[in-house]
Amino acid sequence: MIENEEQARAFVAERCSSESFELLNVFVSELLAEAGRQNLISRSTIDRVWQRHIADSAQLLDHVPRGTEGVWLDLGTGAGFPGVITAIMRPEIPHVLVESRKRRVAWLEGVKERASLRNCSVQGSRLQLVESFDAAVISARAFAPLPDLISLSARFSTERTTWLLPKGRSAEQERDALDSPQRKMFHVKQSLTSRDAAILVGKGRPKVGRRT
Ligand SMILES: C[S@@+](CC[C@H](N)C(=O)[O-])C[C@H]1O[C@@H](n2cnc3c(N)ncnc32)[C@H](O)[C@@H]1O
Repeated sequence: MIENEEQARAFVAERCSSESFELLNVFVSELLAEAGRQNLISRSTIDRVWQRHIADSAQLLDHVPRGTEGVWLDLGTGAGFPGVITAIMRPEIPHVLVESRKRRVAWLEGVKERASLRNCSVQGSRLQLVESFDAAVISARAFAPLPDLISLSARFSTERTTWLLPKGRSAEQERDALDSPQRKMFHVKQSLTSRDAAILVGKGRPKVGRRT
């Protein structure tokens, strides 16, 4: 378990190049400066930004199967979690970050430009308006309740898609409330950044009812 900022930084540093780690340090400085201007992260997490946000996002990489190729789709990226972090740490993986709030979109565009993140595209609109494509990975932290998340994003998935959904203490309960075929897609993995949190790791294309 990652207990403090020092452990969080070490955890992240072990999983990326020194160039990526340097970019993450710059990102954190900018995030903390911007957090004074707009509500990007909750105040209670400012003193533990590496544990609560950077390592919390970085741990998802441990659940990406070796040899995964294709686009990583992050839903409701907000201040950058987890999509900006995984994009910085894995520059070879193309990322699409979807975010609808204008100020957050501007923030994400600025981060992308300043960090020269060539593997990132920011879709500044509601997910419902984004054209479908096949995603190798779909991630979402604090985006929507699980059934809504699945019905909104199933059209981006294939049989090979990996789903990475950090959840709080409700993870198992949310998974168990799904219909049987969807429930079987997801496993509950302990989060390394909080004893009370878990990650729903899934595989495949969920069957969903027709959406209007
Ligand atoms: C609670 S925040 C979480 C942000 C980030 N994922 C994190 O964990 O820090 C949810 C984000 O999803 C965005 N969002 C909610 N519904 C959306 C939609 N339908 N399409 C695109 N973005 C959406 C919101 O604007 C917000 O920034």
